[in-house]
Amino acid sequence: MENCTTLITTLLISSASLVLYGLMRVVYVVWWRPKSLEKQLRQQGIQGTSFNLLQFHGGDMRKMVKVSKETWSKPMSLNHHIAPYVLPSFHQMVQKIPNLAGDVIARTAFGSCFEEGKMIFELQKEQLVLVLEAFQSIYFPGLRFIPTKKNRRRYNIDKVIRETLQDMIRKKEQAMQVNGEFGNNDLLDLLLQDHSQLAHLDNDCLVHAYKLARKAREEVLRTCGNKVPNVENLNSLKIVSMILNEVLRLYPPVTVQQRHTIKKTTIGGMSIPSGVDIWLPTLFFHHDPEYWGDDAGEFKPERFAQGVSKATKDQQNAFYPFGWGPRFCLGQNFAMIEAKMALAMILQTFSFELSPSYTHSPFTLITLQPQHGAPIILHQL
Ligand code: HEM
Repeated sequence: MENCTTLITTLLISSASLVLYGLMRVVYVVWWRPKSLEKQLRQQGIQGTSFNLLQFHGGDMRKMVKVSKETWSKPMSLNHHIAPYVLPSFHQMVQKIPNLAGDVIARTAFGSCFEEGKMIFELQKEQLVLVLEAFQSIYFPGLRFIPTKKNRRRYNIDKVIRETLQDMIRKKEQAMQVNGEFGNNDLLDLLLQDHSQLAHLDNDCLVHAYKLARKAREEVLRTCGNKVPNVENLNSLKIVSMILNEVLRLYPPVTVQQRHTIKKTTIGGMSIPSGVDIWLPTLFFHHDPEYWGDDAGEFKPERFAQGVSKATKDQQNAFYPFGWGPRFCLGQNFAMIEAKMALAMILQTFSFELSPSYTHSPFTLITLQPQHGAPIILHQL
């Protein structure tokens, strides 16, 4: 009997300790930690909306999403001053061509498994919308484990993508064991990147390059005639590269790049505590007259005539569409070759103009893209 009482008491004490620990963890994560970060940042003059427990993980983000939606509901006038339109909160404080980009990546990355690759891209697109919806709704810890219809769909998409990729890798490994070599020379072992970035590039490229199309076409025809361009040809297409760089400056697919401090870090004399998200608004740097001059908002590929390093005033590093430092984009060369190849081959065959039905409404769905597409009228040469 005594043993039984001791056992029950031990169990009760253990359970109570567990519950207490759990409660303390929740209080630490949802209140103490954000409040302490806020205090440390405020002490160094960084202002902002106060942390509010009821809007945990959603406060400023929700406001930003609301302001963005309101702004994007109307098109802007046809000019390149897109920063306040695309990132309005910062300022206050698919059609055929996208498929082309997806197809090119699917074929290059997956080679023999092209159909599976395409299916993965389609699922990624659907997942993107579902993830954004989740991002915009009120967040409660653990909510994502409740089997609602959307949570189940998100989970299933993730599972299908993982299984398909694992299956493709398994098949490839088996083929390698049998043949002793890579059969298709594809990029299956490269990390997959959302192809919408390239879709964006193709679209905007076409929209904004048409003024220089004649010069660029002369260059393409001079360099490769009517043949399919090879890597050497692509490397010597100077005007085409200048156009693509200017498009990437005015319309960087990744408008904001992020870093997260995992330990106390000093930047520019400011001490940033561990656990802080830092947003680098690429779009703003790319449009800032302080670096680019008074014509920062104009489409002027000539500014890249002497290369990227000489394009800015005082040769400052204000151009980083593919990121910077050890985590810069692994797909940079691939993306540029694909874009050059697509543009060069279009220039060889067509002249083009922007359709009168185009409305200028660049917006971000993870990457920057034309909200209502970019219809182009092609004329066979
Ligand atoms: C126009 C097209 C593209 C743009 C503008 C772009 C831009 C970026 C940016 C800004 C980053 C973050 C860099 C940083 O945090 O410093 C990044 C990372 C990355 N990109 Fe791209 N990207 C493009 C296409 C691609 C393609 C086609 C691939 C793959 C084939 C790719 C693979 C990657 C990978 C693997 C990373 C992560 C690198 C790391 O964290 O170490 N990207 N990209």
